[in-house]
Amino acid sequence: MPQSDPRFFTSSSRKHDFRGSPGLTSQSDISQSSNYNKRSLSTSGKKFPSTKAFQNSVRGAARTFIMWLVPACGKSGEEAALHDLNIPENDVSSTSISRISGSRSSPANFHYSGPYGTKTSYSTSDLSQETTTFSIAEIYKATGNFSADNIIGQGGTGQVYKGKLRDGTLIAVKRAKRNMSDKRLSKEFKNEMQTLSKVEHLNLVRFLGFLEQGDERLIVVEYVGNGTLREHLDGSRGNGLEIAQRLEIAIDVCHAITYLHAYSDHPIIHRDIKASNILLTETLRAKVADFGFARLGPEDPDATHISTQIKGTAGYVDPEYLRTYQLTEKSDVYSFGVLLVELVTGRHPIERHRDLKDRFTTRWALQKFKQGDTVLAMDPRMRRNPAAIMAVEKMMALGRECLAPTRKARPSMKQCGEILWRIRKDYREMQMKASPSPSPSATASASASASHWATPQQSTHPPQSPLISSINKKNQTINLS
Ligand SMILES: Nc1ncnc2c1ncn2[C@@H]1O[C@H](COP(=O)(O)OP(=O)(O)OP(=O)(O)O)[C@@H](O)[C@H]1O
Repeated sequence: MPQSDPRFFTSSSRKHDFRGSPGLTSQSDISQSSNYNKRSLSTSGKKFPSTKAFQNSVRGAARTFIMWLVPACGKSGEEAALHDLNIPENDVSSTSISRISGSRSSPANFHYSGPYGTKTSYSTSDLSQETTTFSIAEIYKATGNFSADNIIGQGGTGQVYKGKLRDGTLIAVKRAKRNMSDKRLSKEFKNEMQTLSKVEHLNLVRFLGFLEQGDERLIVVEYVGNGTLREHLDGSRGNGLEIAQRLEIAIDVCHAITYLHAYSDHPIIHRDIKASNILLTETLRAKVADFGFARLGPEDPDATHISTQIKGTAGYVDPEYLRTYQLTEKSDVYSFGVLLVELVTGRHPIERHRDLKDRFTTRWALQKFKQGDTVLAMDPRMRRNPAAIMAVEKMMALGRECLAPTRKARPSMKQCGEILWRIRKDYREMQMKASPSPSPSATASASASASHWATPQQSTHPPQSPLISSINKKNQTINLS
């Protein structure tokens, strides 16, 4: 957590305003893409409970003091099979919400959309899934009675604790500030519960359960133990990130946001994509966290935007959204552009201690890019070689596209993913040519990475996006005000 919270809010909320949009990508367009990692998108088409059902379930959970938690350990074979079968739906019982992933003891039947859209219902016992029911007492036990020693983070809405369940599974418990009188914070906390309950993706922090009882409100998610991306970029954690690792992280985050925009049941705009909200695993896999500001996109597929009060973090907020209060998925694309520049330069979006001309990192870095001096903007902690410099230049070029002042000129997240895959492919090819017999450690890391990305890599590589080829012809100015 940053020490001072640079997030800001405006009170100039406007009425929701949905208008016709040719800009939004249709679900069917996206699902036709053969390039995407089908495994990690296996929840597309899932039907989660409506907000009302969800709220009822929250109330129910409060009555019974029961949490339903998904086993937080790795996916079982059955669970993986469910994913592959696209079995996402789970009825909400009157007293709880339980995630589809593993519910041996769940009393509810659940439904799934089969590969061809067939709706079938199974009882959980048929599928022998595992769900464990936890009491609040167990969460107290897991966190050592919310001991100060177990605090791992301090967020705007409360503290985050590390916990260990009976079976050894590590969890992170976000505990809302008690007597949360601030309606905004309370809403943010509820919002996070609701959004997390609707999504499931390898690159999103995994929701395990929640509890609301009196003034005790808890969200339980998987523990992601290797700190935030920001900590790694700052050098306060890890051994420094090389370009290949930064590229993988960018791809992970891109996949997560693409899923939110296009593959979740209803488009979701995260609104707070930033390096301190990206958690890293021990193997440097990225998981997007913090859904406090997330917004459902418009119900109407023809709508262009939602008009809403501004939320986000200074330095990451889409200038068009700031100006017009109109929120679209492209606001996340803008923040992703800032993140790309952060990954390449290692700098914070706003470097308060620097001279004014260098203070706004995107402006400073894109100026270097425009002058053909991208290498001067490259994080000095990264190793320089032709492949790394090529990757940095292309990431910066993509960053510039994402940072276009108007949303129309920005790529979609899906296009960003295609470009990033291409950059990764080119990087690997250059690396291979430069050193055909890699060191054992490089081989290990390349094969770990290759196995992880087997699906997208083995699929047909997307054609080079026109974005990349047109990138140098453009001369956009970035409005950072
Ligand atoms: N699942 C997790 N695993 C490990 N650490 C976590 C996890 N979730 C959160 N943390 C830690 O807790 C910190 C605060 O979490 P988070 O940002 O979600 O809280 P928040 O109240 O939403 O904060 P913010 O004010 O930024 O919105 C994170 O920066 C991270 O260090």
